[in-house]
Amino acid sequence: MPVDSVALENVIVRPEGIDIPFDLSSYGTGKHVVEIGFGNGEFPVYMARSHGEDTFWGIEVSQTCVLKAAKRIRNLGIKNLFLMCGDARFLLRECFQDETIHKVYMNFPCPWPKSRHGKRRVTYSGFADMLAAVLCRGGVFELVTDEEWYADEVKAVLSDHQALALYAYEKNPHRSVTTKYERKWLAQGKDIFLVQIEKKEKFTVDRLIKEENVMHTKIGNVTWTPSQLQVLNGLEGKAGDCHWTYKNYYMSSGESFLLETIASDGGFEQRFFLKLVKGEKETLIKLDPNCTAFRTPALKQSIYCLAEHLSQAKDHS
Ligand SMILES: C[S@@+](CC[C@H](N)C(=O)[O-])C[C@H]1O[C@@H](n2cnc3c(N)ncnc32)[C@H](O)[C@@H]1O
Repeated sequence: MPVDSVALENVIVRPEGIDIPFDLSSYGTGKHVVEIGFGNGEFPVYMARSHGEDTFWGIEVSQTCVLKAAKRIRNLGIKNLFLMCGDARFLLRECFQDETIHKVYMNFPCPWPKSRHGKRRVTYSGFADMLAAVLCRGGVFELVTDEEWYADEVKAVLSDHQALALYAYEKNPHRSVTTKYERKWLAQGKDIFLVQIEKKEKFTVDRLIKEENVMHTKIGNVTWTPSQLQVLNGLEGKAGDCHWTYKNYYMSSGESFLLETIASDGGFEQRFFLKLVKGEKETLIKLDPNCTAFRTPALKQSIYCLAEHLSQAKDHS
């Protein structure tokens, strides 16, 4: 994400800033609370100010929202609220260890009514497993929505999980803080539905990122021509849940070039540049250090696949 260096002292910028999963003991001794999709940030700001002893984490996929909220946090001098920019389906699972989060809030998420968007809903199985892992026992997931069918689906699906159980279900609950979307729906005379799900039993989930070592691979003394590189454009690869596509390449100084790559691990997609640096004896392929991509299996595969491809090109030249 672009770094507005003035505003972002509370934003966790990956990957240079910090190792994952987080060592939460460095972030306060109280409870850890997460909000997914905080929009303009007023909910976590209110919570952080009224519970100064606890630490709050906001995860939001929109960079604009993160930047605006970060400025608000700075202007108000809030020290116990941290923001992350990205897909919560990935960040909650990869950044937090099992049984470390006391509460996860989700205020007025998009219900994604179309069936082809099913994997974006909180009711798909991966989400329930992730919640069941990161919540502390007795910890609660709270979702508020203006769509009754959606509240019912969340209640049914999450409470069916082996480690989770229904804690509360309310129509038009009293809430000490309202959000932008809440006010919008209330102004339209809509009802509001609250679902709370409690973590009952230990549960764990597999993380994609096992270790975050620096990524590079070496290939022999390879030379290439722009026409050879053109072949890479649109080249795709697949291995299990990992999928990657090479896009445009950009020649930089000397014989080095950057290759734009899109890689997805299941539904988690990242766009980054692979850098090829030509040395005297060998060529190094690495993740461009300016990219804040996570070293996921798909990213690693895209590096190995490129190495293989270029080595073969060398053998046939
Ligand atoms: C309808 S808005 C609600 C905003 C705010 N919670 C409110 O009540 O005013 C949903 C928010 O969730 C964010 N969002 C959607 N999918 C997300 C995801 N996978 N991870 C993190 N944030 C997400 C959107 O960018 C958007 O800001």
